[in-house]
Amino acid sequence: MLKHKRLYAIIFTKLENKKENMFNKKTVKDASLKDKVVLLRADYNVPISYDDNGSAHILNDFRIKASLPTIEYLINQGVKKIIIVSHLGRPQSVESLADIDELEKLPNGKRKYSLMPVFKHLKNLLQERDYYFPMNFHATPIFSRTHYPVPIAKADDDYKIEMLENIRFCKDEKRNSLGLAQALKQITGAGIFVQDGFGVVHRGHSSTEAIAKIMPSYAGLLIEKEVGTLYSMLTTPKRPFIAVLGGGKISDKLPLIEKFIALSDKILITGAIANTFLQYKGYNIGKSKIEDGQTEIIESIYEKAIRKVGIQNIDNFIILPSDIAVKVEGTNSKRIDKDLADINNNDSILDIGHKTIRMVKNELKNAETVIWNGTAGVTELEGFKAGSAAIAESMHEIAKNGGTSIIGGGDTSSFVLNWCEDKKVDANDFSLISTGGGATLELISGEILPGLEILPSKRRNINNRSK
Ligand SMILES: Nc1ncnc2c1ncn2[C@@H]1O[C@H](COP(=O)(O)OP(=O)(O)O)[C@@H](O)[C@H]1O
Ligand SMILES: O=C(OP(=O)(O)O)[C@H](O)COP(=O)(O)O
Repeated sequence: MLKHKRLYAIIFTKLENKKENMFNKKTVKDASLKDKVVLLRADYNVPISYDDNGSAHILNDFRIKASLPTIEYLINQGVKKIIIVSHLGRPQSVESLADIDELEKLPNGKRKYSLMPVFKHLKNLLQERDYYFPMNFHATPIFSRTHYPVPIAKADDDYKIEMLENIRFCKDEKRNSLGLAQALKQITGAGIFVQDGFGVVHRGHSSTEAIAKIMPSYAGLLIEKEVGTLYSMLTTPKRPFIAVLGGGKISDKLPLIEKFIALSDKILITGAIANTFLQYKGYNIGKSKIEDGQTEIIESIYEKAIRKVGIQNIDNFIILPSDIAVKVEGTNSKRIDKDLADINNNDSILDIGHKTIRMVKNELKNAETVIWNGTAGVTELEGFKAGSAAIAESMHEIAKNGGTSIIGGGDTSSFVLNWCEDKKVDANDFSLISTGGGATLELISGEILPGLEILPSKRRNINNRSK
């Protein structure tokens, strides 16, 4: 009897833990929306390129499309107006409206990292879906202490959707300033805040955290879907579980590698992150992208990893490229594969090399669960896509064979979606292509995501709990 009781207690605790992990935030489905003005945080940080005259080209609209279900839901529930706030890239920022001319300009005189091209694209996408209501873009960025005599909600009554200019033009955004949050509330005149930018909930910024402190707040449908799916897939991942990490946000992602030591069975390091490891190991990495001041965190990663797998297995646990592909300065982005020892001072490492690609494919063949964030190379250049294409191919194979393959991040997901189109592969074959890179990694590694944490939870049914 005692044995049964103990077993029951263990099962109960496991179920309770699982329940804790499930998505429990209030969502738009819990809100009364009719005639409300909604401030919607989206993550429209899409890959974008500018041509010589400054015209912007959206390279992939995955994140814009991912926000449509929530927008459509809000419209169908009869909201009065949706005012969208987002960031784009990591632009220069200024303190106030008075300094606005200091922001970087393009050759055509337009502001670099303006959300205007995203607004036009969103308008087209909505019109393709037969939403022809008036829409407006607010070209003047919002700053703290700016006072609008009449809030947007009242001034432009005809518009159903309005988009604000890049919120990161204001220095206060990243400071998580309550002043900017209050300006957002006052200027827009919104009554409800909806957080639907999954890719940005790991940031504690004014438009992700402070704003939810001062307004009734709800999660959007994208957040509900992505967080719910990640929890259900990764509470008990099938093993071997391999994390493939790359990309360019070196200082952001290095601390996450540390978190993945306990979780995963192997960690494959690619992209510009690998450059930092190779330099730490004493290789000449020429003119490759790195970030200084990362030695301490790399040392800590190795210390922890050695504690887990032992010094003799370390290079088979944290796996670095054994060769790379470089662009030589002065050449027209031509790819040259090289061994690590042959890298010259004028070389820039822009992809993993062919030997490494074979090794990565081999490692992934045995995996049951793979999570990938950060491209293996500069996929914006044709000659340096091979490493990322090989990872996409291997992960597709894993998913087709019943394993779990999760891809996250604006650039990585966009690359994989473009790859799917080229190869005529169904993107739905992958277990999840997430809009969040850093957000996905932080969620999986158990970090607190400020933009998610701040959202109110649904009330627990106490009666059910005590049963
Ligand atoms: N070896 C490299 N050197 C410089 N940049 C790189 C390298 N490898 C990848 N990148 C860059 O990393 C970016 C993608 O990384 P990141 O932004 O971290 O991914 P995600 O947006 O998917 O989270 C791309 O712009 C790519 O050009
Ligand atoms: O692209 C994003 O994150 P990701 O590159 O980790 O997917 C988000 O828009 C967050 O952008 P940030 O990393 O500049 O805060």
